[in-house]
Amino acid sequence: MKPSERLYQKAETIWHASFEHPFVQEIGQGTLDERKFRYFMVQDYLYLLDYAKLFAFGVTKADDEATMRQFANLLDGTMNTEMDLHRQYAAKFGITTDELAEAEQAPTTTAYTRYMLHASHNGGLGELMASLVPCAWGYHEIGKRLVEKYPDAVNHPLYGEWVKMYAGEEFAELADWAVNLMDRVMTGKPEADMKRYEEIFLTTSQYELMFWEAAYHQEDWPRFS
Ligand SMILES: Cc1ncc(CO)c(N)n1
Repeated sequence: MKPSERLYQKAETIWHASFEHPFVQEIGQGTLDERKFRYFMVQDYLYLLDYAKLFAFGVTKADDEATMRQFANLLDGTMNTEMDLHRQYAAKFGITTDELAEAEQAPTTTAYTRYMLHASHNGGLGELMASLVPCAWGYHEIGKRLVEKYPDAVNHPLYGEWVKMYAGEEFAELADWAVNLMDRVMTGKPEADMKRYEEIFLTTSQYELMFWEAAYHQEDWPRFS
């Protein structure tokens, strides 16, 4: 069994819960409250800024040119293709560049990004891939499944572009790269290492689910003034 198959099996119930989450289902049905989506876009933009740093760690941790190149491609894909979608949505919602720059990470965004950065900064390439694959692979799975279940979702005036992005060819390629790289890095690693990767993969999968939940309820820090 490939490492990606083993990790997928472990996380399958969590991934299923993410797909079934009301935030995701309501995107598919086109009924999601716009305020929830707007919140999500801002938090996801902040999330992606940190996520992109994982790919930069990858460039420094890679020990061959082909892997360096792959990480550079993933970094470029995230900052210049995926985040363009967020910038376009921000413009659509009237969110200014200043507002984006000043936005503050909500509790789950902080917890998730600090966890990923810590696990990959302190680990090797295996830990790094275990941290980041549930994001890239998970979003592509969600996009693909949404299109299967709700073929009209791609035509929605507000959410259509989002669905097309994650179900689309370019993002599929990015997710494939990440999964193949993860398999290459993890294949042949001792069981003790695989157990550590499994724990990280499960944790970031759970944070993915929590990210939908946070957006659905527009989670915020306690405010006393
Ligand atoms: C929280 C989150 N996970 C994964 C992706 C896909 O890159 C994203 N944009 N946001």
